[in-house]
Amino acid sequence: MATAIAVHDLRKRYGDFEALKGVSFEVAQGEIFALLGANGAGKTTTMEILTGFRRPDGGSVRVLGLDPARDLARLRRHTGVMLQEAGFFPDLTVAQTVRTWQTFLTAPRRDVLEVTGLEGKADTKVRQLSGGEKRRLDLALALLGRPRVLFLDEPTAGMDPQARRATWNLIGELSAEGTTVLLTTHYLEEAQRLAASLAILNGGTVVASGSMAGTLAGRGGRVCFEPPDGAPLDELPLPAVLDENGRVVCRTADPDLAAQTLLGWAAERGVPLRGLEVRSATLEELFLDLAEEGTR
Ligand SMILES: Nc1ncnc2c1ncn2[C@@H]1O[C@H](COP(=O)(O)OP(=O)(O)OP(=O)(O)O)[C@@H](O)[C@H]1O
Repeated sequence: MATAIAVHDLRKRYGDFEALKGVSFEVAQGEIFALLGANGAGKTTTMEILTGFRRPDGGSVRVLGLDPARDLARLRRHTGVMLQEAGFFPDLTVAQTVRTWQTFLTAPRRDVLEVTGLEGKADTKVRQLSGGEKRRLDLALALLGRPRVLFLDEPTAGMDPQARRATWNLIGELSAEGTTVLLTTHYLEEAQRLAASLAILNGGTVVASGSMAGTLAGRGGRVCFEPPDGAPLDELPLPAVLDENGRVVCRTADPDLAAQTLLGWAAERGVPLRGLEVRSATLEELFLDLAEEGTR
């Protein structure tokens, strides 16, 4: 598949502080890609360089084959951007804001208030919108120009669960129609649900990247079950601990094999393994493991 975004050995300093220390990743056309990391990891800096708001100190970035530092005007025609702080005019209504932006475009979308669930707020002044509604307006404006690439910096921050779900559906539909989406988020469930690929940044360096499924499978997983009657944990065929709910948890590189081993052991002893659950690592587990490894 064609590459929509290519980032190679990207570097950025703020004075003496190195915010990006050689970041590389690629996003395929039509893919949803999650850029993840703790506060200060370098996500917004990367996003700002990709959208032409900041210049890098080293490395290269290409969006649809264009360099945002040199071809910004051409690139703007094909990209939609939702950064963390939107610059709205507070005294315009929602509808006036959209109309103002539409005048800059040749064939703008006309349905952005409907798709972002803001049609009921058309006559409300921007200053009176809630935080989540402002995010939705920002998303509506990012969609106006039918972008081929969408940059979304924490798109669902402050949204209620219903608005968040509606936004996930919308992002999924846009990707299905061929829009490439690069998003950052602190909601790991959101990233796991939406993104086909990811990069996790830590202190300006990529500490994990690749397809979501492959990255999670590569971290192994866990098998959980109720403690078997009368069998102490140290008699189990695999190392195990009790979690906070009193369930037995075996963390393992190959959860399917571990489950087979445990079932064989239980059958031999004639003890049932109640509530058996076999699963890959979640993104949250991967994220927390990497954060812990980073502090060692
Ligand atoms: N204009 C600036 N001047 C100096 N330091 C900056 C500037 N912008 C960002 N930084 C620093 O660079 C680092 C990366 O910041 P960045 O905003 O890219 O992180 P982030 O991953 O987006 O974090 P968050 O999740 O909090 O949004 C941080 O340590 C931040 O303090």
